[in-house]
Amino acid sequence: MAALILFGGGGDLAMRMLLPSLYFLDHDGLLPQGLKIIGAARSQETVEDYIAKVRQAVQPRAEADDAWDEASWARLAARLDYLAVDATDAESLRALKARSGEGDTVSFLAVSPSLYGRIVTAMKAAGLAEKNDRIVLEKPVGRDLESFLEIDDAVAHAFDERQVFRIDHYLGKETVQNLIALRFGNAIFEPLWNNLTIDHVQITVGETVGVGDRWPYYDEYGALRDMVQNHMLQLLCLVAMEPPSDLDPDSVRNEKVKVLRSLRPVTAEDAERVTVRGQYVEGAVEGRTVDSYETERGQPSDTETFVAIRADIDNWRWAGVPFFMRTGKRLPEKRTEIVIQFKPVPHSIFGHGERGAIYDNRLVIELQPDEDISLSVMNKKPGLEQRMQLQPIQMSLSWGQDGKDAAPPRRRIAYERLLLDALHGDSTLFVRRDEAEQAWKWIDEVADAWACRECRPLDYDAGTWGPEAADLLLSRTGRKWNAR
Ligand SMILES: NC(=O)C1=CN([C@@H]2O[C@H](COP(=O)(O)OP(=O)(O)OC[C@H]3O[C@@H](n4cnc5c(N)ncnc54)[C@H](OP(=O)(O)O)[C@@H]3O)[C@@H](O)[C@H]2O)C=CC1
Ligand SMILES: O=C1O[C@H](COP(=O)(O)O)[C@@H](O)[C@H](O)[C@H]1O
Repeated sequence: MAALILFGGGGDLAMRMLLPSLYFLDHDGLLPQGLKIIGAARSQETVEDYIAKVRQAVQPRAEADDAWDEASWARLAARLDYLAVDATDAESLRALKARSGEGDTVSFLAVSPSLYGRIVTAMKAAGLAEKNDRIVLEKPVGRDLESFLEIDDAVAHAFDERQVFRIDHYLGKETVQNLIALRFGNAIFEPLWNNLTIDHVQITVGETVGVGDRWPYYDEYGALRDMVQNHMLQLLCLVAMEPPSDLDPDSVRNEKVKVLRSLRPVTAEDAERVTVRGQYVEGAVEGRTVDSYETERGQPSDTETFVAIRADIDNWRWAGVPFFMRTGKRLPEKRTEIVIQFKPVPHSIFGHGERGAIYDNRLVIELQPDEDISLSVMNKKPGLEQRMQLQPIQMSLSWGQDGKDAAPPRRRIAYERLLLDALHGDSTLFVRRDEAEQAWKWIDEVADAWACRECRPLDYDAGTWGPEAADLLLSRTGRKWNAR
């Protein structure tokens, strides 16, 4: 690969995520030799100014990880270039093509998706969509199935599917990949991974941040399209998919598509029973008073900042096992986790547990704030009590927890993995067209059901776990959200 072109190379995503990731990769000697990195945006600035701006963004990030090194920076700086272009204009892109030199390119579109269609058309005309070139697309691609297809058709006109890398940065997270390792690298879990042993699954992506300045984008999308359509459904797929025959991109993605196809549609009749929409009003998060969403937005809005939803997967493995998902802004904690709740023992010889339930096991895959996989198992409480008492203990299954390797490796930015894979042409951790299509189809059904029932978001105080209805979603079925 000769050049990586960052369209929108001066924007927030590029400066906060992409360029620091490229620094770390170069620092670790992982970038291809001779690879040029070209920032491309409309602003007129010199290459020197651009490099100075990149340094300002990268250095504090690297220092925070104790990984700043002048030699690594010099190596990255030597690769950097900048060209002012209007990416929707073919003439402008011809100059960029010339600047990228001989050889194949990877173009990362870190610009508004509303420009994708025009940009790919211009790229094709400018010779940046030749058979060995690749394109990386940031989410959100579209706002519903129709707009997704419109944009994606334009992409398909310029690039073959094998050249297209649709990013879902959750797939670049270490623990998400570890989930694949856990499920398919160990024989012990597979016999348990079904409706005979698993009671239900919970997926929580809680954020303390509010929407803030992002409201022009967010108000149009809401939590359903911003988080559930992509990150949460991807996590669900990785938990629910059948074992792929190998780690080939298509083997993995074929299995994920089957899960998406098996999702039971949410109908208007079901909407109130299986979904909850919420919007934060003022409250306190991490000890600080914060405004309501509508105050940030500056006017009333029907956009949800919280979603809880029960998904049912209609196939043999998962029949009768609900997958509960919840995500929201201004929740009490930044917490991302997948909880696999196993069924209780069929009969307890120890009486009943402290929670009033018969003893059960739980596998918690924590992505944020810490990365960990832990299994709770019942254990005898030490002591000489007449009647044996049990207590749950957590067995951590993560690296660095076996006592031999005390310091875990640096926690990488998810984009490091994904940029590297795009440079190597490995699309396993990227979303295929039919996956995105199926995900949009299901999301559209939810959105239509809400529209049909005129489901307005319920208020929740900032700093709480969403509207009470989100707890009811589980408690109605005798379950509750995992608390720590
Ligand atoms: N920021 C984030 O954390 C995340 C962002 N994303 C997605 O990434 C994409 C970019 O987001 P973000 O970085 O926040 O956006 P910004 O608005 O910060 O950056 C957009 C960039 O695009 C450039 N640009 C705009 N129009 C053109 C054009 N016609 N030709 C060339 N360059 C152009 C702008 O520079 P100039 O004005 O100089 O042209 C700017 O560098 C969006 O799709 C967003 O949804 C996804 C996940 C997270
Ligand atoms: O894609 C997005 O993800 C972030 C959350 O990402 P995380 O890696 O910090 O969990 C979310 O804040 C944003 O709204 C959404 O667009």
